[in-house]
Amino acid sequence: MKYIVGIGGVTNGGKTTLTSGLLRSLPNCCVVHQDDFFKPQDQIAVGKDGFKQWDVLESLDMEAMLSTVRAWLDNPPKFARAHGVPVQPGLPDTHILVLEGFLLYSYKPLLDLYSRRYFLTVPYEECKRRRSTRSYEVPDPPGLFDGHVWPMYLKYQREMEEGGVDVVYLDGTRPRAELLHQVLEDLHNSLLNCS
Ligand SMILES: Nc1ncnc2c1ncn2[C@@H]1O[C@H](COP(=O)(O)OP(=O)(O)O)[C@@H](O)[C@H]1O
Ligand SMILES: NC(=O)c1ccc[n+]([C@@H]2O[C@H](COP(=O)(O)O)[C@@H](O)[C@H]2O)c1
Repeated sequence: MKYIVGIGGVTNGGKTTLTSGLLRSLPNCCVVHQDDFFKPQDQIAVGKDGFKQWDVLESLDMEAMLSTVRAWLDNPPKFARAHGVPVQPGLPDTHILVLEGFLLYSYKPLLDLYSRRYFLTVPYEECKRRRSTRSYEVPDPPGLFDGHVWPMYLKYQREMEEGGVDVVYLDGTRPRAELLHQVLEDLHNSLLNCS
């Protein structure tokens, strides 16, 4: 069986942290990070607000991300070996791909491929605090969080909800180990025991 699991949600919600735990815990588990598909800086539009528009779907090469997912779907063991993931001989028929990113559920061609979609949230103040300690390849200019990042998060989340996308919400302020336990338990109940 092949399972694609989405770890989506707000910037600095703890997606990468949770994904690392899943990779350590699940058999034959590969990952694709949406952040790896940002377009080059000179292709990022500048908005009327003066900010580079990083937090919109158009800033990502989603066709390339979809191609990567298709390569996994075509041959998970080959994909795993190419990415240094050992294929466990006892579980040859279970393969899991974790997609991790802040705009996972806004790209229609991927939407139906998920077996389970998780969505991490943290309140505005905590998100802003975490973001202020983070250094991206392109550092945030002053005002980006309030002027662009948070408004775009709210917009895409609203669209996701209005579109009826089925997600399991996770409280990103809970301790890391508890979040990992919650997701592993949910995956076992919803997918891995029911195949
Ligand atoms: N459950 C948690 N509780 C508190 N802080 C967390 C938790 N998960 C992650 N963090 C911290 O929040 C920041 C962003 O985490 P990260 O996993 O990189 O988020 P994302 O991938 O969603 O941007 C990091 O400093 C990380 O250590
Ligand atoms: N990786 C990059 O090249 C890059 C550049 C500028 C901004 N970002 C930021 O990355 C964020 C998404 O990643 P996280 O969900 O890991 O925070 C976006 O909010 C975006 O503003 C990333």
